[in-house]
Amino acid sequence: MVTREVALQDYDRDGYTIFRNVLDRELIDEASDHVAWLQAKYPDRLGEDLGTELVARDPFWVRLVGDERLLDVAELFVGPDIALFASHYISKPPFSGMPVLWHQDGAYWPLEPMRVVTLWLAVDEATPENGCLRVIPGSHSENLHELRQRDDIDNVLGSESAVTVNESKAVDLVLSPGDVEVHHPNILHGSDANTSPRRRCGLTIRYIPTSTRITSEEQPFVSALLLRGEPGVNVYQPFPKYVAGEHMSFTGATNLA
Ligand SMILES: O=C(O)CCC(=O)C(=O)O
Ligand SMILES: [Fe+2]
Repeated sequence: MVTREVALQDYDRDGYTIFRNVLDRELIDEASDHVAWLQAKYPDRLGEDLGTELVARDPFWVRLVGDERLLDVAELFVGPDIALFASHYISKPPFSGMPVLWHQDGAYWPLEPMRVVTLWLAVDEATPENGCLRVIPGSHSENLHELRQRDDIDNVLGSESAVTVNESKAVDLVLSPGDVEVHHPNILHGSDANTSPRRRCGLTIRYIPTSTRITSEEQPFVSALLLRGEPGVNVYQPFPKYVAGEHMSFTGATNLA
C-alpha cells in the first residue's frame, strides 16, 4: 500500500498516481450491473457516453461517487470541502470500443480556477489490449493547449490537444477492478481502441474543492453535488431519492427512499 506522502509525491512529479483496491468487489459488481442497467434504459447512448445529465437523478451513481473511500482519496488532492463536478462511464465494448485521443481535461472544462482532480475507477480489468488509459508522465506541467476537432476517425471526444505527443514516453496504466487512478487536469492522456474480446469499463469522477467555481451558464450545473464539507462558491443539485422500479436497486437503496 503506498503511503499518502508517496502518492502525493508521485502526483506532483508525474501528474498521476494509482491507488490499488480502493473499492470492494461487491460494489464494483454493482457498478458493472449499473452500466448494463443504463445501457438497457438508454439504448441510443454509446457505452463510451454514459454520464453528466444522468448522474444527479440516479441514486446509485450519487452513492458511488459519494463513497467515503473515494472521497478520502480525493481529499488528499483537493482538501476537505469536496463537490462533484462531473462523472462518466467510459465503457468500451469488445472489438469496437473507440479510442480517446490525446488531450488535457482542463481544456474542456468551465472551472475557475482549474483546481480539480479526476479519479478513474476501474470497473473492468484495463490492459493495453482492451484500451487502458495511457498518460505522458510530467506533462501536467505544460499549460493547457488549444483543442482541434477530429472527425476523420471514430473517437470518443471528437477532438484532441493540438500538439504533437511523443508517444514513446507514454505509460500504459494496467488496472484491476476497484483500483483508482488519479490525474491532474493538465496531464496529456488518452486510450487506444478496444480491439479485444473483453469490455473495458471505467468510471471518471471529477472532484473539485468547493472553492472552485463552475462557471457554466446553467446553474446549478447539471452534475454539481456537494459531497463533503462546506458548500463554498457553488449551488448544487438536490440528492435524488430512491424509487423502486424507477431506479436500479442496490445495497442500501431503501435507506435513501
Ligand atoms: O477512459 C478513457 O479511456 C479516457 C478517460 C479520460 O480521458 C479521463 O478520465 O479524463
Ligand atoms: Fe480525459
